[in-house]
Amino acid sequence: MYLRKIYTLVFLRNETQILLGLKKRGFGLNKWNGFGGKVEHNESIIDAAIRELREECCVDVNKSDLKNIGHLEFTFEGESILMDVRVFSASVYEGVPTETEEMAPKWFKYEEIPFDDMWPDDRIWFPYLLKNKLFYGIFHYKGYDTILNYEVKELKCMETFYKNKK
Ligand SMILES: COc1nc(N)nc2c1ncn2[C@H]1C[C@H](O)[C@@H](COP(=O)(O)OP(=O)(O)OP(=O)(O)O)O1
Repeated sequence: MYLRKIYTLVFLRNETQILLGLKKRGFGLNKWNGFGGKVEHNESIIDAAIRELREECCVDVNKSDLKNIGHLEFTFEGESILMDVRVFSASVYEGVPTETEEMAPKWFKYEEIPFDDMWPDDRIWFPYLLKNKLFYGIFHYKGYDTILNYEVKELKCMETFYKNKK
């Protein structure tokens, strides 16, 4: 039985590029990723997504401009935590992405995404994001470099997915 912890992960995008941040400390150090973190007590998931984006790259986004595009679950051999990651995308935002103590942001063309310097799972589920398809993925890791098993599938509707999820 796992202890489920909810995280957010936000990607800013435009027609040709996606904003990634190089993690400067903590979990995922030196990897490029979206912006996000733990949902705090008494905080909604969407509020956490907005807060983490602001804290990590100084950009503000409205609730209505954040779209929930995916759901990821990560477990790690020998660990009791299940990371439940809610993935969001936005193309409307305010502010200029700026480096903070936690992240160094950079725009990447879609064909130049640095998968070699990202979490190994990203290569597997990013194709859904890039094709604007909703997705669900579950990954079981050994350490932080090896995926022991996984499943990824396209979803038709996030609301229906969460309604039917146990
Ligand atoms: C294991 O595979 C993962 N792949 C991807 N793409 N993203 C992941 C993976 N595991 C976690 N993440 C995401 C989920 C969150 O957005 C961050 C981790 O959040 P963090 O630990 O940095 O949370 P904070 O609340 O910011 O933590 P501190 O304030 O304690 O630094 O990575």
